[in-house]
Amino acid sequence: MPVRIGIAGIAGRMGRLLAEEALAAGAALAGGTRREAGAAAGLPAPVLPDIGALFAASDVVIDFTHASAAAAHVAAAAAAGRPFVLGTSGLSAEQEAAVAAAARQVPIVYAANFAPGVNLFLAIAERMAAALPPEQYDAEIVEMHHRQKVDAPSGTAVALGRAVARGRGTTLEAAGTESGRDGHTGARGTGSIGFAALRGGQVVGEHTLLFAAASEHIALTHRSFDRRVYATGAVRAALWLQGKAPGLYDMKHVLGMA
Ligand SMILES: NC(=O)C1=CN([C@@H]2O[C@H](COP(=O)(O)OP(=O)(O)OC[C@H]3O[C@@H](n4cnc5c(N)ncnc54)[C@H](OP(=O)(O)O)[C@@H]3O)[C@@H](O)[C@H]2O)C=CC1
Ligand SMILES: O=C(O)C1=N[C@H](C(=O)O)C[C@H](O)C1
Repeated sequence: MPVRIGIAGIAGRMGRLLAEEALAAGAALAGGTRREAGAAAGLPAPVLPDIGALFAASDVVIDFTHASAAAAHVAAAAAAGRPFVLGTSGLSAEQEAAVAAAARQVPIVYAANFAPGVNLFLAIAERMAAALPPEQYDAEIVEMHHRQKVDAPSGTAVALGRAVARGRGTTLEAAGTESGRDGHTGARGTGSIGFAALRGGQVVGEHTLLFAAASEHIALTHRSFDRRVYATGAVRAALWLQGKAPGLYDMKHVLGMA
């Protein structure tokens, strides 16, 4: 029996690609959700009435929708006892706490970015940060995305910031962040992590991590040219979750990089 994959937000940019990639991976499409149920024109699977109905029809659900839906979606996963893949970005601390709580009952992969290259980038970022003293090397993260993106900084930029903080033996909250600089900002804080977000055109996703010291700069950049790379990774995560124990997993677990 093929694994039945349900897709929350099936009509979205990612939702449509997830449906294609699920079928390409040999899975069955259980259905999808939209904010207004029923409008299924041109979609490869039925639009079910709500997230509960989607979980009831699915072995695993993949969600690339909106942060405001995350808490209800993870609660539905826990209520149904089904695994869940969450790719949505822009979650608040409270919404992330809801994800962690649900992961005590069901297995969840929650990843800021499902591209293999980005997950290698995150591992390298942590090592770079551990090697470069924060008193000398200022960490700045610059990202650019398409004009439709609704959250900033991107989930991947935040994950890079967290990786830098981990490498420095601290947390993003404790290190401090600087974003959206404008006007009389004062001098840059030592050890804080800077974020800058650019929006325009149809850029799929670009992230640069820069360490800037007085006498040298070192930067690492990742560019995605096709958002299908995220869909392939998310479907891989959904299949990987079959039979897993409850817990909060990341793409590094799926890729064997943990
Ligand atoms: N982790 C990763 O690797 C990646 C993450 N993302 C993230 O995935 C998310 C979606 O991106 P993208 O596909 O480009 O966005 P889209 O806006 O194209 O699609 C999102 C879909 O979710 C549905 N939706 C919107 N708001 C809600 C809501 N409040 N409740 C339920 N469903 C909702 C909409 O469905 P409808 O209009 O039919 O109601 C919409 O089609 C973003 O957070 C983005 O950052 C994107 C790419 C990669
Ligand atoms: O909204 C997007 O498009 C993307 N969102 C994710 C993020 O916020 O990091 C991943 C990728 O950059 C594309």
